Amino acid sequence: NPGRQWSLKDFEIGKPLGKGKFGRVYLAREVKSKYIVALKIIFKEQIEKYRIHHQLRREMEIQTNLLHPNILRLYGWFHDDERIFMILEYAYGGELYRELRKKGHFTEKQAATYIASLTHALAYCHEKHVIHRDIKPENLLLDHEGRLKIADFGWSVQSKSKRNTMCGTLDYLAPEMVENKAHDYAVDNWTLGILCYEFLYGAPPFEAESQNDTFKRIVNVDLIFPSTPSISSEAKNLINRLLVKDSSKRLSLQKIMEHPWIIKNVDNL
Ligand SMILES: COc1ccc(/C=N/Nc2[nH]nc(C)c2C(=O)Nc2cccc(NC(C)=O)c2)cc1
Repeated sequence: NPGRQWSLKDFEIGKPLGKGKFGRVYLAREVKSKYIVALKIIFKEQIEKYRIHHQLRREMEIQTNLLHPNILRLYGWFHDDERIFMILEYAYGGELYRELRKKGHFTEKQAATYIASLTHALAYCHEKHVIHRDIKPENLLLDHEGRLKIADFGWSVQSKSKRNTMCGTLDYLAPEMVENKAHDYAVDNWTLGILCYEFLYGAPPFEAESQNDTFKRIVNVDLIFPSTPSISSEAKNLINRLLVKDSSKRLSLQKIMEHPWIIKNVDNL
């Protein structure tokens, strides 16, 4: 129950699951209920050093209040003198990224299923006035049934967002973000187009040798569809209608759910 005060003695710590930028994640079990969770441990000195205090606070406030089957739960959190502990849902399958690297690319059915899950989750976020802004394969986890979970709301903002210095890859950022212009919810629609392409081809569409070349390809929407793997025209149509420079002209989340490629490839819609 979210209200109660937790502490380290409530948990048995298991194997390390992996490390993120600012902390490590461990498998853990809540002693009384035997409930399995993922415990993300972040050192306070790292928070000071990277000055991510407000971003972390925002991530926790946002993620605590989001209840959706495709969004990783943040059950609660606690801290001691030197660490902050986030009690997170455990997703057995780990990063979707690893699955994509292992398979090279997904089938159209699998890709459409992930895109539909992401679209549902983003529609939920947007109605809660949350723009994620950093949806990329590393931030997507899979549960034991292979269901997609958006994790890591580190970069998300309550709308009326202000600029953050972006670190890491530009590949998933919309033109208005890389051009440091005002941006809105539609950045997440752009990113859905990037991910759809990457799920089907195995690499994001504007990948280039240098960040500067990626930047140029993004702002020019320099979109090329390789001849292999051969992808349906419906899939290309959806990608073409999301990777649109004018953010007001990108396909809406509602229209994505009604797109022929989604209707054709996703069961139990
Ligand atoms: C290395 O092989 C792995 C296979 C599966 C996992 C499962 N992770 N599941 C999670 N549930 N809730 C959270 C939070 C996590 C999590 O952060 N996982 C995580 C963190 C950092 C790196 C990785 N790496 C991979 C490959 O999944 C996973 C983690 C590692």
